[in-house]
Amino acid sequence: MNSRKIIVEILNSVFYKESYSNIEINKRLNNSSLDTRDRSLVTEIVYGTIRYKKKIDFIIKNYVKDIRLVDKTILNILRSTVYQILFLTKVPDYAAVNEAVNLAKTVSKSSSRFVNGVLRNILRNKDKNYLSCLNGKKLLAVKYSFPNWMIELFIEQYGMEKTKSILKNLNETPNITVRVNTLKCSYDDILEKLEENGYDVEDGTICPEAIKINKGSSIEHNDLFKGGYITVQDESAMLTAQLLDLAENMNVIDLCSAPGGKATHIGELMNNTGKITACDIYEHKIKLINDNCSRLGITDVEAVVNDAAVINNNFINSADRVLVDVPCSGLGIIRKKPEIKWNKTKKSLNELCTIQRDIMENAWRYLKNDGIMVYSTCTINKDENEKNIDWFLECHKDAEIEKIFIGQLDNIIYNDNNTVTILPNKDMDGFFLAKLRKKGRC
Ligand SMILES: C[S@@+](CC[C@H](N)C(=O)[O-])C[C@H]1O[C@@H](n2cnc3c(N)ncnc32)[C@H](O)[C@@H]1O
Repeated sequence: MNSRKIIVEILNSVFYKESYSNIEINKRLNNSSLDTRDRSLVTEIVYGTIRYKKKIDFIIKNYVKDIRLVDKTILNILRSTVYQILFLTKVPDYAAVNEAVNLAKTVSKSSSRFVNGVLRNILRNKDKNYLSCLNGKKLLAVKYSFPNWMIELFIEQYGMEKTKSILKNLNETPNITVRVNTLKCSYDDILEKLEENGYDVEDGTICPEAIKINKGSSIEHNDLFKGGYITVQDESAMLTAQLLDLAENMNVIDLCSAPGGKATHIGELMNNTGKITACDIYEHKIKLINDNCSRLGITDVEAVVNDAAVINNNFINSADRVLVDVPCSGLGIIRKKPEIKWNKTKKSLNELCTIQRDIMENAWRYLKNDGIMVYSTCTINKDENEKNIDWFLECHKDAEIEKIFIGQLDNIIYNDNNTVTILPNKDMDGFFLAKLRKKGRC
């Protein structure tokens, strides 16, 4: 199938059926016969179009009577072509427009004339500054292409200067980072093997097991990945298991575990001893945890279906360590899942806080005295982070927060309540970490 058709189908799924971009891209590309170059072009255009949807629509609106009345497929043909014309240099304009017009013909002849007209107008005005009529928050929202409510939330919580940097960084294309599986091999061996395999690599920024892949073809198809020597994981997420102060033979419960990125890290750090109960609410995700464990040679994980928001009497007072990597708004990982910009609402964030608090309540009951609970999110929304921890400490006098130190970097914020926020940058996802020790009854 033609790559432009695949792009539009993926965009239709993401924008109109709330599909996840990464899952849609993998699914469609795996079913196609596109070569590596075309695959990476499809990926780049899809992510870019999702990322800049608001700005692109703002431009298209100059040339259509009412964008809401444009056929959905035609609109995605226009969006992905405007992205190629105004944001990419690698596709010649005439080629992008021709492809769009031909694709629009499969919808109707009049649609192809409409697409041709709009795109020719945009080409004629290629250097126009469409944003000159905007200022303040509205300008930020269109320039960086974010919903207004998200801009307001960031400004309210982080101030104007930090917000600009957050917005800019959340639009970056992320580098890939891998975690070396220390059960199977040494860090230096893997670094060398990746280089031999043609990857441009360097040490991670902050985690001892991290290797950054600056350039190289799809890592998940590499034998080092297939053989379980490495796991693809962002460095922010890699910090979580380290904070649990793990020792061999501990009993650990990971309450929101799939696909098992952190559970497998815990397994590696415990040297395949003890027991890790890796839970998830979705049956189909249990297989993802099990697949990752078998690939990595991890034998101390038992993956089970369990709703973390409902108390499980079998877990009470049983765990030395509990990890609560809660479902969250994901505002810190917009680089990787740009559709989060368009799929979330302010209301949905508030609803998440209730679930997160229920999960923490249960997790606390599963912890033995003197045990440690780590609470983590991949969001930078303070309501889901610092405020949840403040609330928890207020309700649980037997909870003591332990100060975390993970290094000094520009994007790491040590909060007043001893928790840590990692702001997104070129190398790391936005993330939040809190470490709590159970003091026993007071
Ligand atoms: C942030 S992701 C976890 C990522 C995982 N810890 C890792 O490192 O790979 C949150 C997970 O929580 C699961 N989840 C959502 N609601 C849940 C609930 N009520 N109980 C248990 N798991 C839940 C989701 O299915 C999702 O897999």
